[in-house]
Amino acid sequence: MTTSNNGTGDVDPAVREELARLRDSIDNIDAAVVHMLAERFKCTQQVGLLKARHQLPPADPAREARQIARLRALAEDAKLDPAFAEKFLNFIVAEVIRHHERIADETLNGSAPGRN
Ligand SMILES: C=C(O[C@@H]1C=C(C(=O)O)C=C[C@H]1O)C(=O)O
Repeated sequence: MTTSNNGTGDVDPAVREELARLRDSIDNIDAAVVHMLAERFKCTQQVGLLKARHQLPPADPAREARQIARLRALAEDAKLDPAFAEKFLNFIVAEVIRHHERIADETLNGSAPGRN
């Protein structure tokens, strides 16, 4: 294996540059992910209010099943691990449902400061 790390802590400047270039792209992508998630949560907060006002349940497992099937297919096309895509969606949806439960509770009982 070739390496530009000679064990003295010196790294080839060309390697440093390549690493910095790739990390710049990673930072841009991370920023985009944060902005997209913020927009998604703005939408789901609206859904939570709508559900609370009309006494609809916080979670919709049938909708989630359709989203998972769709995202798994998109992930496969994009050469992303579909199991990872599913885990990622489930992680986000769990947080959304927690928000919806809180909105429903606040709508029924009034807001209670200090609670999560
Ligand atoms: C946002 C909704 O509420 C929940 C959250 C979902 C999501 O974050 O995509 C999907 C289904 C529901 O369990 C919805 O019903 O559309």
